Amino acid sequence: MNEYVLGVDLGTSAVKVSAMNRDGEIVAQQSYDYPLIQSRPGYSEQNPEDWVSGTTVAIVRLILNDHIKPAEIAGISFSGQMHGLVLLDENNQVLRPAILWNDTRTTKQCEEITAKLGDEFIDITKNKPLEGFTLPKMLWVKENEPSIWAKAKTFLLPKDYVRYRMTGQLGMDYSDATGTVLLDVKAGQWSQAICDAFDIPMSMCPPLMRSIDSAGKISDSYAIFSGLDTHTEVFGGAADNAAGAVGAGILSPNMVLSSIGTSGVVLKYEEDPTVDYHGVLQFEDHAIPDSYYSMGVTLAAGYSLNWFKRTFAQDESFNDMVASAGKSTVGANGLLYTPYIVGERAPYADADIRGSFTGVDGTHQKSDFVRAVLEGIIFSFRDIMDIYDEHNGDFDTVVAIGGGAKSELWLQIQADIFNKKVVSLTNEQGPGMGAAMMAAVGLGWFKDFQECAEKFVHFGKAYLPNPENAKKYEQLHKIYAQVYEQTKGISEQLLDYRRAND
Ligand SMILES: Nc1ncnc2c1ncn2[C@@H]1O[C@H](COP(=O)(O)OP(=O)(O)O)[C@@H](O)[C@H]1O
Ligand SMILES: O=C(CO)[C@@H](O)[C@H](O)COP(=O)(O)O
Repeated sequence: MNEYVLGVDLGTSAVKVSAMNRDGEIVAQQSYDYPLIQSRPGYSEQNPEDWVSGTTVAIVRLILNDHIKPAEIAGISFSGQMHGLVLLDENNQVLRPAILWNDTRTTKQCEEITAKLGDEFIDITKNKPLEGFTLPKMLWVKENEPSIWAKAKTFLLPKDYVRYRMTGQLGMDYSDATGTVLLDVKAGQWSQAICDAFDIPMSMCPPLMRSIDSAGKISDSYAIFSGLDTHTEVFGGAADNAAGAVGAGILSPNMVLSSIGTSGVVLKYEEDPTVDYHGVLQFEDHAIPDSYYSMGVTLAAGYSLNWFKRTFAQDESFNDMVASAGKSTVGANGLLYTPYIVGERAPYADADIRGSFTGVDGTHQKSDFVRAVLEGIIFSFRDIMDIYDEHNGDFDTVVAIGGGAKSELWLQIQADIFNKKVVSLTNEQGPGMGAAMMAAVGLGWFKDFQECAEKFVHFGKAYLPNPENAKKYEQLHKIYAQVYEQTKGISEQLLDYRRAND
């Protein structure tokens, strides 16, 4: 009998479910899109029911269209978009749409957290309170929707809600729990001090589990709903970036991950939990037991490109639009783009900054604009690489994943801007692969992630930096790095104008 694991990658734009065999081969894959609700500037929400139905449709299609037999699915695990707040009442019913990682309405609550706990907050959580994280979202609901808050009995993150609907068991894994900024990272427990400071009952925090721990089996009701079998074991899973790192084989400190999804992430495996990035980078528990990772997040990476296409290139295919950047030059003929179009997280934690094109010239063509967008996103990644260099982060290889890694041109731009070797994966499945690997390790198919990676992770083509281009990009990055400070005040004034005229 064949045996499979399912990796559920619960992203921001879609859920992708991959079925993998014991040899780490993807035997089938299905995905389902769901909408983002953006009712006001800075707001970003999703309906948790859309995640459940999307995941279920993808699983049903694996069973019906791809003929994966339910009895052959040994385990399921998850990669989840991080930080999104799902509030449940006493009957575990969803109380309001989930407030997502890219929702930036909580600047006031972040300031309150800093004013109350200052550096103690960073000591406990290893992170600064930033708009995207879960605790500020909870405080926002408490302040702005008191009747909903009064009914809230539990909070979960996106993939935890889907797991709950599959098993009937509430839980959250450590890697995602770090991203709530309610976890005492050293103690590996929910922080009593933070809950007390903000009057959050500890009972709202779900039981903690490891990514490779079993949450139970598929419940009778979900088996009827989805066609799955009740013998299938459901594992904790991880935050999408932890899962992406596992799926990309980032299992040692000499490799760095570069991920272009809706957001962009530069991530490093960390052995030393005392390394101090002063909260400029996020510091999280890894999916690999007893290890950590740090990362810097560009809020609008792939999102920048989607925005550009939607606004200026609707009639072109994605591939054609991205390929057109090849008609431009290194440095887009002197055009610079900063990707701060929904605010930024790292290295500038600033919800009010906005993006810019600088150097627009009468001779510029659309291809220059596309190139500038591709380059601007990678310049923002380079900002994070420079922080690692400052902390002697000795790494020689960058593994590129996410939808952005589909473009060879963009992979070469990454190699040239980072001035490092960039490697792609033969089957670009970063987070979904990591999720499946968690089920495979949880089931005991492999003794650890290292052994599993030998079977599941395959590096593809390597992109080496072109020295001439790297030199030009070095110069351009220095110019790019000035744009944030120069446009900060202007962005604030324009946002005030928008708010006043909304
Ligand atoms: N052919 C392509 N070339 C380069 N980038 C692409 C291509 N297709 C999609 N993308 C980028 O990949 C992003 C989606 O990546 P994905 O990893 O699927 O995101 P998420 O998990 O956030 O939904 C899109 O925002 C888009 O900008
Ligand atoms: O907020 C973060 C990480 O802190 C994001 O990385 C989200 O986890 C969403 O990821 P994608 O949908 O872009 O993969």
